[in-house]
Amino acid sequence: MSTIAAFYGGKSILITGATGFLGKVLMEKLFRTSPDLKVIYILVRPKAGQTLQQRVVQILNSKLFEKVKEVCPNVHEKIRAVYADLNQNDLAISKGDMQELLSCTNIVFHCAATVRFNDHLRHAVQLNVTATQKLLLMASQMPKLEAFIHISTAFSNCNLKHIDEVIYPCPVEPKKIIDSMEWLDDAIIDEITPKLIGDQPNTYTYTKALGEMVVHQEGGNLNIAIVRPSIVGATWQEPFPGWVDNLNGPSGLIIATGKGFLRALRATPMAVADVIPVDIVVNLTLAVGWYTAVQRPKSTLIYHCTSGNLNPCYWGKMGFQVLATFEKIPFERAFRRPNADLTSNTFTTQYWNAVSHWAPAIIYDFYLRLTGRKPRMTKLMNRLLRTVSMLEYFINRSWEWSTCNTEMLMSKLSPEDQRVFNFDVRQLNWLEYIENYVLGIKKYLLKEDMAGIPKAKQHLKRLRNIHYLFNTALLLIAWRLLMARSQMARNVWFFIVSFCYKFLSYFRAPSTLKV
Ligand SMILES: CCCCCCCCCCCCCCCCCCCCCCCC(=O)SCCNC(=O)CCNC(=O)[C@H](O)C(C)(C)COP(=O)(O)OP(=O)(O)OC[C@H]1O[C@@H](n2cnc3c(N)ncnc32)[C@H](O)[C@@H]1OP(=O)(O)O
Ligand SMILES: NC(=O)C1=CN([C@@H]2O[C@H](COP(=O)(O)OP(=O)(O)OC[C@H]3O[C@@H](n4cnc5c(N)ncnc54)[C@H](OP(=O)(O)O)[C@@H]3O)[C@@H](O)[C@H]2O)C=CC1
Repeated sequence: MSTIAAFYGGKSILITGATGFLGKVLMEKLFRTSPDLKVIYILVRPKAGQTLQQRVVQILNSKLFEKVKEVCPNVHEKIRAVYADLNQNDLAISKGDMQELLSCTNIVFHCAATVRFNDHLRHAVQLNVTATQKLLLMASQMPKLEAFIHISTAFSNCNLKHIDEVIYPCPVEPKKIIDSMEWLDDAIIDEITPKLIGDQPNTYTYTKALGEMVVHQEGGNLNIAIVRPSIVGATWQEPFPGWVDNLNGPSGLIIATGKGFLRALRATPMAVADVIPVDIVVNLTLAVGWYTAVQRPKSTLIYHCTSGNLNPCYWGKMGFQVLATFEKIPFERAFRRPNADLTSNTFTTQYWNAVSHWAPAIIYDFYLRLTGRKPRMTKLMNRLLRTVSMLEYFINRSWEWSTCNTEMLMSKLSPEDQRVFNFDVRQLNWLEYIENYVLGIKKYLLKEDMAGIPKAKQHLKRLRNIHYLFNTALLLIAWRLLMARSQMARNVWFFIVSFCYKFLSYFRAPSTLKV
């Protein structure tokens, strides 16, 4: 029997961000391995016209939860959705709900965050810093609390090259930032944002660093740990390989490449692609929850959940494998054949942008106009390239994360726990993982049927023929124009033709002799 699974039995667990990518996998694993847990409270807001209950039902009815329903048939009775909005000052939790949460919770997993790089600083501070502060305050009033696990990101200090499992000081105190967000107006915040974030690339990493500092300063006597994952990708093994349900991290760009929109990327092929499967993050998080509650370390331990130092993969290798997978498992209705160049040179990137992105988009929009339809490709390309520019920072650098605490924790696990809560990234085979990732994107994100693969391959063949035809036509036009305008081009052409003629006559002579 797994010690960690047994630990969560009978527990009341509070999860924020349970409707997000990581939160869903965390909940799934908890129910699957500890079906006898008492209750999982999830803080949820209504969204996209769905009530809390409808959101829960949608999650439980998804493929991700199929195994859970077998091992824990009464799972719906064990999830208690609590209305909350972490953007509100009081988190918008009702008094009755608050009372129950305070008196019953044993473990808190704080996953909620805004992960958008371009979020307004006020909003990012509200969610990633102030809400964390409020949750810590709540946690300090929970008499039965055993551990508070805060999910941060390995990139919260990405302005450094080597990052240890420690909290680094922030140039401006989080409390001052929180206060100033309350009275500064949006225009002023916009103006000071670049100065505040300094050498951080965006408001996301900046506010996640502030969030960690808040945990450090206001955690008080709580039993706290911080987990810092790098780029969270599709599931590796559990509950099944390749599950993913959003465009974050590499997923969006893999789609854009597979659909033939993205044909070049400013990326450093030899930079480490520090992707980490979501099930590894979840296994480590649950092990950390157990260890923090049972061992009660004297200080707040930080755990890096990264792949680079133990089993590195590089963006070049990843890109190559993604493209190889498209040969076997193409996406449907591609705009162009998937084929992408990774280049770290800005000039080359601009050239490829003009030739591979803008030119086809403009030509296609011209064709749409001619056929009486609304042009849309240049607009789409504009958005895609803006998105790519926001991600470029992370695909042109490498970081070194020390993983001493994570390795220490692995050594504390029994062989059974190491199997059930496996977070040993050294066992991951990247080629297999990437193939399953692409397949997962096709099945679970794009919801494409595998039966459509022959048709998709046929479509790609057609696109290849159009491509060859187009290039030949372009070459002929260029040749014709050149011949008409330049004596030099004509001389070169006559030289080539007479050379070929002589070459052929030379070969014809001996064959005539034989006869
Ligand atoms: C041999 C060589 C071959 C080469 C082959 C190449 C193959 C390519 C495969 C390799 C891919 C490599 C990709 C690397 C990507 C690396 C990402 C690094 C991430 C670092 C993580 C830091 C750690 C974290 O903690 S971050 C948590 C995760 N957060 C994110 O990933 C970002 C979240 N998204 C955002 O911040 C925003 O959405 C943003 C800034 C991307 C765009 O914002 P904007 O306001 O402009 O628009 P939106 O309305 O949000 O979206 C517009 C449009 O874009 C779609 N979209 C959103 N996110 C992504 C995405 N990540 N990739 C692609 N597309 C995205 C979104 O759905 C919208 O589409 P619509 O159609 O308009 O709805
Ligand atoms: N994805 C990644 O690559 C990485 C993620 N992380 C960290 O992991 C954690 C989870 O990320 P991930 O699951 O990918 O992110 P998602 O964007 O998928 O999920 C975010 C979650 O936060 C919730 N949330 C956002 N705003 C509010 C609000 N105002 N009130 C209540 N809940 C809210 C969302 O709820 P709703 O569904 O209602 O929007 C959702 O459940 C974050 O802390 C992130 O920083 C760290 C490294 C990498």
